[in-house]
Amino acid sequence: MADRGSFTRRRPDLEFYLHRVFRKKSFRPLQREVISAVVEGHDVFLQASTSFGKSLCFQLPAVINNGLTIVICPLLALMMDQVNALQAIGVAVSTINSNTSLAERRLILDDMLSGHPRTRLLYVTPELCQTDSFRRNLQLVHRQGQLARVAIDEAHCISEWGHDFRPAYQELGWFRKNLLNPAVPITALTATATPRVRTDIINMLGLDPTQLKLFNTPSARPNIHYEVRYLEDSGEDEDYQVDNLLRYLKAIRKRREARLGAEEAARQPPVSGIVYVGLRAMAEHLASRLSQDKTISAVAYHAGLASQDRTRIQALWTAPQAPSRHTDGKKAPTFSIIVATNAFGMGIDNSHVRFVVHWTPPRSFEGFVQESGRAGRDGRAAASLVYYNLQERDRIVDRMNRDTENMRNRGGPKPFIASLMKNQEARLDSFKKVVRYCESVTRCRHDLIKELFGDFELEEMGSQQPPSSQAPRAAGMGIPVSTPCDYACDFCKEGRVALGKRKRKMYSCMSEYMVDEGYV
Ligand SMILES: Nc1ncnc2c1ncn2[C@@H]1O[C@H](COP(=O)(O)OP(=O)(O)OP(=O)(O)O)[C@@H](O)[C@H]1O
Repeated sequence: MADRGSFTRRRPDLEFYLHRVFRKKSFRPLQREVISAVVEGHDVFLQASTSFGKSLCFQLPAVINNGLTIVICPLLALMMDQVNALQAIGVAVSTINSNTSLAERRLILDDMLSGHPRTRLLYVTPELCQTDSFRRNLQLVHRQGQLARVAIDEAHCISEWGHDFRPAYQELGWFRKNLLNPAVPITALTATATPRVRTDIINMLGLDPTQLKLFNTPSARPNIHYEVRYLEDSGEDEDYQVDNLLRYLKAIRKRREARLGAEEAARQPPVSGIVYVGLRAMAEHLASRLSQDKTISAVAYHAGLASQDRTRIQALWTAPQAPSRHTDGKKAPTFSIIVATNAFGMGIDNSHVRFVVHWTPPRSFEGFVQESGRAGRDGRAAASLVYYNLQERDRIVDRMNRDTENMRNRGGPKPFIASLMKNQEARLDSFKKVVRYCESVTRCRHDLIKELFGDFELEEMGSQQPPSSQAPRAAGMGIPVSTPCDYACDFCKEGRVALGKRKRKMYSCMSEYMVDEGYV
């Protein structure tokens, strides 16, 4: 696989392209190794934490090598973000998706089949890759020696055990079976694959595990402080939870003032955060409740909004940070918050998000890691907070069991129902991990996230990691002896006893705090 003739003749100066084309100062740890393997023409599997910079690992090789790189992407918004960013730096990039006009499509295909395509990256949907006409075109480009590689973004979508299963991804095995002599190298990328999902990705794409170059970074993000807050089963109402969140924000504001001084802190742009809720109506309701506080500007985001409203909200929120004062001289709020359903997640790349709150337990563990991973994408300290109670846990499990029952009773072809059931089982499995994560008071949460994603297994499979990410191990036992999260989770900060106590007696503990803080 590694000898790709015209694609690999010279050893390129990766830094040159990084600076000149992508305008970045240096590679992040492991990026250079992954990019070298891709440029050399290997099949590559990269499981790297949210915000690692996975896209660069196929974009930079696409700019270096001759020929076309096909990028498969599951979401239009994600695709457009990357296409716009590449166009802005002058990279020849195109996309064929549901919004592409016939005329544009014709131009793109003409270039693609010209024998020397100008386009370096072509972003497409997995559904397009299922069509005979697109497959014929790809075979032609390959015969012309112009198909450099296929990059499969969000590769976990291939597996029924994955949280974002997309049936069309399962057909992507076509590439390895049909683009041969030489085989076109494949790069598969994801932030959230469990061991089962990883096995599916490798098998379904037809990758040879003995030849494949594996890379991973720890699934938990070292710059995120992970915390769970336990709510009393029945006694605590929404007022209590809103008060609790306001106190959390107040603590953030105080820390900022202590660090910068009150005057400088007041000049800073608002602190950005996301609060994830389960339902659209709740997003609207909570956004309006939070906005009643004069320090907060909150806006709802969910799939029920018109698409132009969603685009506008996202653009406003991700724009370079607003000044701390409005033009009329009035002080801008301290916090700018999006209250969102899970319609706001994968691929959202606002580097300034400082906190992500889950108002109720997340529905899937992979979803939780994706969503909390919207925080701290600039590498600076950020926080993830989950509100958890047993009532809500049981409600979610009940709903999932009901869904499973409905699916079982639903008519349709047997393989289709079997596939639905498998995916439903995967959902339950994933939620069980959320429960384990939230209910654990005896483990570092970073360590737990790594364990639940099977990071240690990846290491055993020979996956290359950034040097600093290997945990110290007990001699000869292969068991990690510590996870130095540097007090970046509630367990490591508070300790087993205090955390356990908080889990059992949160209501009374909080009442004391509330007295201290002058809330009651
Ligand atoms: N070497 C680098 N130096 C500085 N910024 C970088 C570097 N590599 C990538 N980035 C930036 O990091 C941000 C995140 O990159 P990207 O969107 O590729 O992340 P990702 O790994 O796909 O994350 P997610 O899975 O959460 O979407 C982008 O804004 C990108 O421009």
